Amino acid sequence: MSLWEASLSWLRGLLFKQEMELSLMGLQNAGKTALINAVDNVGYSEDLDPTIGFHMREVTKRNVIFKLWDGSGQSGFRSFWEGFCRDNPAIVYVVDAADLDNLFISKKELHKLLSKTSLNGIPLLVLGNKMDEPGALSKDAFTEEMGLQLLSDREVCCFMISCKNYTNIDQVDFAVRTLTILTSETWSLHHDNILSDK
Ligand SMILES: Nc1nc2c(ncn2[C@@H]2O[C@H](COP(=O)(O)OP(=O)(O)OP(=O)(O)O)[C@@H](O)[C@H]2O)c(=O)[nH]1
Ligand SMILES: [Mg+2]
Repeated sequence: MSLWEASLSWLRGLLFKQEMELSLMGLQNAGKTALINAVDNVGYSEDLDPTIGFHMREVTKRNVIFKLWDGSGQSGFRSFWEGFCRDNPAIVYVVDAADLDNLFISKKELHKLLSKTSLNGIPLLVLGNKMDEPGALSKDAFTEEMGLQLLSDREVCCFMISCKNYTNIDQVDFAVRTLTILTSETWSLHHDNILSDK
């Protein structure tokens, strides 16, 4: 996208409500449902039921209506991840950064997902969750363990977050907006001007 197109898209973003569909992927227990709850300000819960299948949640943040697919991380559902990410402007991958036993599987599943040609070039946001836990990795160690430094074929952004303490949850919204400016032709405009929302 040229600089002119990027500026135009930024301006459009200021003036119009936009709709963005995103899918949250990652192993079971990573905190995907907890993240959607945090972004939606519904509060934190210790006992969330595992997600079975895929559920859509709509969350409006300023001028963007996010349609968030909350996917199951269980092994039987992982083959469906590609289909859910395919037409998204960004891939959001959530990892339990304190669960060192499952980090390798999470890395393997992420790299397997990214190897799909249908997902070529789609920007990636990796979120290391549960940084409130004493055993959680630092960002540097997490980046290394997840092999993120090996990814050179797309924009990659990584944050350490805690859905429990709401740490860096605002950064998620910001990162998604920044990453997707690069692919903003995939955004669909809603024709109600936000200036008239007041
Ligand atoms: N300590 C801590 N626990 C968290 C955090 N986020 C989520 N959890 C807990 O981790 C567990 C799993 O969270 P979920 O959001 O259900 O995980 P999920 O990724 O949606 O899992 P599936 O639906 O099975 O794929 C729950 O008990 C949450 O309370 C966090 O930031 N810190
Ligand atoms: Mg869930």
